[in-house]
Amino acid sequence: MATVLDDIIAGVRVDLAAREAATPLAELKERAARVPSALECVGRLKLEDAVAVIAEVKRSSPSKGALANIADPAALALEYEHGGAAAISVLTEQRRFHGSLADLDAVRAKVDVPVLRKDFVVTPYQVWEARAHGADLVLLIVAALEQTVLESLVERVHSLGMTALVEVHSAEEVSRALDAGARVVGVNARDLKTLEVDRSTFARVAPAIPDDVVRVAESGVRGPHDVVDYARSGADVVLVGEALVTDDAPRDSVADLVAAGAHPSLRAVRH
Ligand SMILES: O=P(O)(O)OC[C@@H](O)[C@@H](O)c1c[nH]c2ccccc12
Repeated sequence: MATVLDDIIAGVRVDLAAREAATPLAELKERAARVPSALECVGRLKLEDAVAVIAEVKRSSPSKGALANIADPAALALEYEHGGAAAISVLTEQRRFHGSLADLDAVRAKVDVPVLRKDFVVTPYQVWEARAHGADLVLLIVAALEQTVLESLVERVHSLGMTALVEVHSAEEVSRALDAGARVVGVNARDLKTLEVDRSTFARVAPAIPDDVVRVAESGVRGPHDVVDYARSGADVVLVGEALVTDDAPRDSVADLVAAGAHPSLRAVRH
């Protein structure tokens, strides 16, 4: 039976074909050569004594439907940055998340921290798009990719100076991510095949991720206590969407998450 992930990717491929017809790869490559180089991300995400927060711009999701209008994604991203976000995630998928590459452009133009292209990347064309639109990080979802394809996409992301955030849901997928050369691994608490959130996924899967790899806990963060829980289970980074886009004071809320992740009581766990 087709999963939610299969359905999303089928739509992504249709939209991708239209963009490929409109913008030849050669043109993307020219644009990629003109934009500033990608920022180094690993050092900014693996902090000595704190959890880094990646704050996400997301209008809608397949699990929750409409979350927030976000008329000005760049303004929201700037609030996140001022609140202390280490990086900004921008959903660019159109059908289910109501994002776009224009959102990525707008955010890139406004913030100084690294920007993640969050989409369902299945071809090198999308990696070139990410770079041409100024992304520093690119999400790659293990469950959506055959191993040889995953390997070549990680290689392409890194060869363009960007960093792959390789998303997993299990210890087996961690091995695949590491085999493919991932330096940053995200454990998504939301299973993209069923859309169910299980916050214990991170604690279960994180021990399979070596110390020199950045460990990202994705999804399900409601507030500071979830950051503390993820940190106690070994998270270097938390990626937060819904709680921030539905908040009327996103800057303060990011600051609260950052403060929770920098609490001295977590130091013993991290060393
Ligand atoms: O809104 P949340 O529960 O804070 O989750 C954010 C992020 O982890 C989630 O948007 C996400 C994680 N992996 C993805 C892959 C595709 C689309 C979306 C996602």
